[in-house]
Amino acid sequence: MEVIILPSTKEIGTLAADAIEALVRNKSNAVIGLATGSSPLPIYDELARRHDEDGLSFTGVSGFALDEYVGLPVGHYESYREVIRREFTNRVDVAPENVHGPDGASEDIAAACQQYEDAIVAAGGIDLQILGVGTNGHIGFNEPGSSLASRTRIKTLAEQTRQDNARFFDNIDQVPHHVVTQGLGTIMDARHLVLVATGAGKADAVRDFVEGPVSAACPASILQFHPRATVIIDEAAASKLAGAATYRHAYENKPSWQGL
Ligand SMILES: N[C@@H]1[C@@H](O)[C@H](O)[C@@H](COP(=O)(O)O)O[C@@H]1O
Repeated sequence: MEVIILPSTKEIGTLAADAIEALVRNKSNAVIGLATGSSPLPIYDELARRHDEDGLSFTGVSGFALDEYVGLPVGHYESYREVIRREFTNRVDVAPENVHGPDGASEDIAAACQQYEDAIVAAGGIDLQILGVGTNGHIGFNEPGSSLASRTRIKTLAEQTRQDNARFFDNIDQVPHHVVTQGLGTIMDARHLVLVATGAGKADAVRDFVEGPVSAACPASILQFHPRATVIIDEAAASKLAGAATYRHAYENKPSWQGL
């Protein structure tokens, strides 16, 4: 795992966008794993800017969302399918049919989850997965207690997560209790994981998953087992890391990040 500490969300977005641009320019049919939440928004803003101003094209690219609420009507403003469209894919030239998300409205959720796994494999697997982290250490919607080998499936949200996400709804009663999410095993199959986190509210989660034990109690800690995981955070999110100085030193002494 490589930990990179940067001064601002803008610089974090720029660096993550660099990784995605390098991938897309090298592999025109690249497969990108897309995350929701507020943390990845600067990445999407920067990619949209590069699309508009630098001609960065996504025409052959596919996107797979990490997760989705169960129970929201199709087209609901806060459904992750809509969020991904609004925040990223509608702003660039990704073909709409190449944008996929787990189906939270299916009559047969288990079958839909299996189809989603199959679709990722059929696309050649995810080249680069964007991730945020929940205040309780979740990635996607893999809440504490999730199997470290889990695949796409239905999960019940932790109360903490419903409270954290209530800001996107009129009130907490509107936040669904259930979700479908890529599993930790699914996420670990991606060839490069890029996790972004900012703010003091993430400092405990960042300390736990970067320096704590690998444990289902902190799902993001599974990144410690990934051969290519890049964690890009600001000073506030890094504030509880015992090794912050070492990580900063390691990055500043490299000519460019290498995704170690
Ligand atoms: N399912 C998403 C996660 O993928 C995301 O990482 C998390 C953190 O969101 P934020 O970046 O807004 O703090 O929120 C949601 O629960």
